[in-house]
Amino acid sequence: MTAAAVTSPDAAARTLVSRKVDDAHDLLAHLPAEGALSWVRRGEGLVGWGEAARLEVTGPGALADAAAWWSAYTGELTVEDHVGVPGSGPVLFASIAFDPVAGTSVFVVPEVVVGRRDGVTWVTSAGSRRLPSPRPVPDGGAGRLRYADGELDPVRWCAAVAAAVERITAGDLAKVVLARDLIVAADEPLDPRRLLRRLADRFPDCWTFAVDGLLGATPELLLRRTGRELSARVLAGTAPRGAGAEDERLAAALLGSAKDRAEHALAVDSLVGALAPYCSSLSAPEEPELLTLANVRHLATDVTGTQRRTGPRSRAGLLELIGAVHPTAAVGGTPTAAAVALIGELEGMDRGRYAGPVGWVDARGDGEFGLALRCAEISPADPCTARLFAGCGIVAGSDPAAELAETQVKFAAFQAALEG
Ligand SMILES: C=C(O[C@@H]1C=C(C(=O)O)C=C[C@H]1O)C(=O)O
Repeated sequence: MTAAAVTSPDAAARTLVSRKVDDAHDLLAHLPAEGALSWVRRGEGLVGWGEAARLEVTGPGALADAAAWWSAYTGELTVEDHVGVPGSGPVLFASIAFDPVAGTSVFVVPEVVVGRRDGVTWVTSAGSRRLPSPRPVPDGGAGRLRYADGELDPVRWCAAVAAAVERITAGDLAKVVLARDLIVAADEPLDPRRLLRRLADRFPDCWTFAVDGLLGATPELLLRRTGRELSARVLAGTAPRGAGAEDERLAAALLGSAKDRAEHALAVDSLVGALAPYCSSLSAPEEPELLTLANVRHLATDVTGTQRRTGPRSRAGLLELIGAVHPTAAVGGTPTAAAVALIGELEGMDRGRYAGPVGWVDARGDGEFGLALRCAEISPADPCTARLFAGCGIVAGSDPAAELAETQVKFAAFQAALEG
């Protein structure tokens, strides 16, 4: 295990205050260009900036170490929480590697958090603060954009999909999610605020997130914990949008597709199976619904549960629960170990934090984590370049060309934000 924690010298000794302020209808407008942290949906959620503390962790036990670190950190703080809702008081933003054993997960405690829930806005910071003024984002885009293939060009990626279908047909596994990356280079540095604004405007049903240069708008909620109540939105099974009557036809075909329903059921089963030992009750509707986004439609199932009140698992915090459910078959496959091994063999890229859990947790253990999808990582070395990611579930009968087209419509979510 390697862990590197950076904490500002006075952080542990200080008093953190959460106080209600005038309503901020537009949380994203308060973000500075540097170090933007976000988890926002329909004008509610959390934004943050500055780093009171930061932890980077890799290896077995990465999430347990992060949970212990967060508990020790919050234990040292004096907190005056005048708001008392999930997300008030100390908050940790997190972006966890797809493979937390091999990849680096990043945890950031912001200096300042602005939160909004049920129309109530608050600020959390050391000492009392007003709502900072909105900061205008300078006009003008990133200039010309040049795209380049990532690790696998489309032909080689289709060959990887065909190889996966063969392995599935041979009975090695039932489902694997294969992803690819796309590199974009701009003339000017990419401004995360402009990208977040466009993502939030175009995808109001998604969670617009930013942690340590990884930005996106995800439609998939891996797990929310509010007290003992747990909820998730599982997605798998995708169709493109069409014009006019074609759009309705595509929607009906998705809902009626045996292939997509089977692929979806594997994703729901993987979450429910992993969560069940922690729950006294857990339920998922029999039938998936359609989630309609600007670029795609998904089969969606909202799962709800209650965490046990007794036994060792009753004490599991949100980070432990995240470690137990990730990777679900929405981003890994079925069975998990075989799918993750096949991803390593065929995908040819390091997913980094793409398809990993991203979100926040507070000192009570309440929080929300999505899957980092429909996203891009701005290069830490060169803010003019970014790496976009998109993947799809491969099952028996998957057609490589159709899967390639699916990655293209998924990339289009972030490309539209880039191209404005
Ligand atoms: C892997 C991604 O999306 C996942 C795969 C889906 C599918 O294959 O139908 C649908 C939603 C997500 O669970 C992605 O967007 O990169």
